[in-house]
Amino acid sequence: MQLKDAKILVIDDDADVLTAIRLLLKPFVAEILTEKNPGNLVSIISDRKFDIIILDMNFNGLVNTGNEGIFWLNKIKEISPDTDVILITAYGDIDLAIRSLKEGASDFIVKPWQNQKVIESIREMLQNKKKAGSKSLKSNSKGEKIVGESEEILEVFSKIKKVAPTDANILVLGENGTGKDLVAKAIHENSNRKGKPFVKVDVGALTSTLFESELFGYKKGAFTDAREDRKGRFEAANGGTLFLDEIGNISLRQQARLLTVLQNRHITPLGSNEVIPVDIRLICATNLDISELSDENKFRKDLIYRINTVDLIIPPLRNRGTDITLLCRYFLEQYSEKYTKGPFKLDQGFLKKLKNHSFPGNVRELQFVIERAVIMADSNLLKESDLSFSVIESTFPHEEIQDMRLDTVEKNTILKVIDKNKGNISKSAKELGITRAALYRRLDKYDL
Ligand SMILES: Nc1ncnc2c1ncn2[C@@H]1O[C@H](COP(=O)(O)OP(=O)(O)OP(=O)(O)O)[C@@H](O)[C@H]1O
Repeated sequence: MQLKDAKILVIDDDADVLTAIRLLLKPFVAEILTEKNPGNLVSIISDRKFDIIILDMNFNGLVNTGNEGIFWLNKIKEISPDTDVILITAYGDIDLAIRSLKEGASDFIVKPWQNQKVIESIREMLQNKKKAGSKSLKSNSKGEKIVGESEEILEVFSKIKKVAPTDANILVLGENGTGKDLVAKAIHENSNRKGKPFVKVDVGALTSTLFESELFGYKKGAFTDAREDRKGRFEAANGGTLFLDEIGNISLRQQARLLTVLQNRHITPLGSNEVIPVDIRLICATNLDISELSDENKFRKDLIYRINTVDLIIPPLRNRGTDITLLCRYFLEQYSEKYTKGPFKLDQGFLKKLKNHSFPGNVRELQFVIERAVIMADSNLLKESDLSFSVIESTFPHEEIQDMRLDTVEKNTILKVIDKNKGNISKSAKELGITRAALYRRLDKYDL
């Protein structure tokens, strides 16, 4: 972003400071608003979005601990986390400066300031904003985001932004752990249905009886265990988005039931005659590739057409270049905070080993590997020996992977991991970087 497009809000109880900053910045920026009373801050930023807020740290001049500034800084970050905040204080207190930066401020100005320096630091902040923005896409209001900077993932971001506002049905394709779930949430978050329900169902894990009752609901007495009426997931998602995960694993009978509902746009709960209209946006996901889905013995063509108005293919992590290191740093930050360790530095051996790994479990595997490294680290410098891919690493040497039959490698790996974990499915699934349901499906697939 450029300085001339920036919208800036300045909050200070000193009228002279407000005038000085307005005069300084007005010729360079798109808009500058000044406000004397911090009590009005919440209503101003709830209505309008600012790129930068310049905020006084000591409002009444009596208390100079900076607490008030930090209080308002936290309010800004709650309402508008993307807005950069620059704090100003008359007291060049370095502890306070560091504290405000830790609390989320982007920079700190000490009065009296040098005009040119202030303009330069705002200009630089706006340029970095663009870079940071393009490295992630918000996935939901809880702060989850899709992190990535590779061309492959930027293409996914741009497709999400394009298709999200339409009501088109979307099929998300990608290997296990590539981020299909995050992508589905991001589509909802960027759609007109944001704020309405987002309901996820792992349809691949439902038995044939559960499939109907879970999706369409039931009336009391419809079957032995139906002790009261229960809404199905279609109804729960009404007005919002229904995300059907592992769609490639449902039976032909389940496909027929689903197709009927999608065609008619209404459901009938089990044991009821009532027809309930449903208004949902459908997102489906699978780890099968499109050629496997095109096998008519396994998947109905008419259902494919219906769920796949647009398809979104998420590339495996091993094909996403520098995303591996970017995601590594992202997870390092998260887990350093969670386990109150670090901040960590990475040595060359660590990075080299990371880049040479093929990540069969994709981003989920990377996430577990980094969590494990943080938990086990003895110092703040992470070395090659801190990176352990356990059994997967020895079974998937990077250079050899193309020469091996994937099915055989996968089957053997599963066997080894289950053996190592003495038959514990949860532990094995975690180590393999897949969900328990996904592991069960593979056991079924390989007849294990
Ligand atoms: N680009 C990304 N940025 C940040 N986190 C990511 C990214 N991609 C995946 N993750 C994280 O990796 C984990 C696996 O992602 P997700 O569940 O979305 O994958 P999936 O493709 O749906 O997996 P599965 O096929 O097993 O259902 C999650 O914890 C998710 O938050």
